[in-house]
Amino acid sequence: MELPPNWEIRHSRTYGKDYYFNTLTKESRWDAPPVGDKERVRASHLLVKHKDSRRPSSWKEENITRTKEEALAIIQEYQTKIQSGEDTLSALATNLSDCSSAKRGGDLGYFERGQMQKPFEDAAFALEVGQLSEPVWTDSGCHLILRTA
Ligand SMILES: O=C(O)CN(Cc1ccccc1)C(=O)c1nc(-c2ccccc2)[nH]c1C(=O)O
Repeated sequence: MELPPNWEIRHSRTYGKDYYFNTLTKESRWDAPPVGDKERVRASHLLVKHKDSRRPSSWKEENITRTKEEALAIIQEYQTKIQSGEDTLSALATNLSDCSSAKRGGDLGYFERGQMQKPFEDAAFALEVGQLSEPVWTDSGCHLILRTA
């Protein structure tokens, strides 16, 4: 049974049944604590903008004219390189991401739900730590997301 961090199953002799105990908060409960909706995640990303991006400009390129199809083809190249271990998202983002986070290897730090564009948030919160997303589209462009914590 998957439990959130710091939770464990204990047995109540008084009631003759198991209960859930949080070793950090000392909270105890009969029903299983909800798993899954983590309150915050940390992620890095690589953004490839296109001519229809909300802001088709970046530190790399004053005026971005590539099409969405070209942006996706570029993202898929990076995805293959990262999945094969030939490159890391951080190294590629540093040189190639159209996001200002390129300067931090694509790191966005921790964020909660409600902070990022919805498609980005949904993709990031669905990842396991260490997992790389499929290409994700937002108004900013096309992203690869790596959940790091
Ligand atoms: O969409 C716009 O009107 C302009 N933006 C939004 C933006 C601009 C700077 C920092 C964060 C977000 C971007 O295009 C953009 N979006 C992102 C972004 C999108 C999703 C997750 C993280 C960053 N980065 C950038 C950027 O230039 O650096």
